[in-house]
Amino acid sequence: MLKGRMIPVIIPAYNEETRLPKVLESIPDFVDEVIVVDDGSSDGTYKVAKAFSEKDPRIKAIRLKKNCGKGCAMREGINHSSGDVVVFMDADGQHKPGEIIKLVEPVVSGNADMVIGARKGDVSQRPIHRRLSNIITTRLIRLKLRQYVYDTQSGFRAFSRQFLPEIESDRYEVETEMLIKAAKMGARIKEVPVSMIYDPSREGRFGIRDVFRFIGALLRF
Ligand SMILES: Nc1nc2c(ncn2[C@@H]2O[C@H](COP(=O)(O)OP(=O)(O)O[C@H]3O[C@H](CO)[C@@H](O)[C@H](O)[C@@H]3O)[C@@H](O)[C@H]2O)c(=O)[nH]1
Repeated sequence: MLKGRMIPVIIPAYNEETRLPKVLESIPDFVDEVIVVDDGSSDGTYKVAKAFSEKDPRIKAIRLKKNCGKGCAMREGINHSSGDVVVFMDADGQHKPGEIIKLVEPVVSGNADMVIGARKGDVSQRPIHRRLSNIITTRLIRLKLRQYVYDTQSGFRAFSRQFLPEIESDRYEVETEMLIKAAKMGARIKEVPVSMIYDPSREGRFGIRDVFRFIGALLRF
């Protein structure tokens, strides 16, 4: 089924030297290209990605001198990628590389243009501002799209290249932007359940300012 389809996976990474190896070790064989965009990390993320690229020719390590944000790094990854089914995955191990196939399959078989890996893990230990902002933005996005999307913020996604929107956002609002733009482009959006490995010892960098960025993205796009 995947024969003749070029499948790149783009991984934006910021300070993930300890978590990235597990992700890169388990990339499935059918993936043609893995682009790790190290975004001005202050730890050894680039070194790790580079070491993997020397062992596995599919892996490319890109280094941005200054931290420019998740959206900005994803844009850079897209510019370096080739292939018709483009996958995005977080670098922190919250997604299972073994589940990439679940995202790719509906696109390859012509049943969807964008596939979201909908996470159903236990997030009760997440800070309240994260949970609240997620509930509010998700509801607003559903209203805007007039479509039910369960996990609007998942960073684990696949796009058919024709429906890959141009990214303008630099930070976490990128997921909202891409979802809204893809819907406007007429993409058939599908969700598939994926597992989520949530590590409460590690809360991301998402802050209150990001909540306002989400709202901005909702109004803008
Ligand atoms: N390149 C780059 N990557 C970044 C940056 N900030 C975060 N990332 C990467 O983006 C992923 C998620 O970032 P976290 O900071 O760990 O956030 P989270 O709360 O665990 O992520 C969830 O919420 C985000 C915001 O909605 C989502 O983007 C993400 O996919 C996930 O759903 C990680 O792989 C992290 O390395 C950055 O400035 N630059």
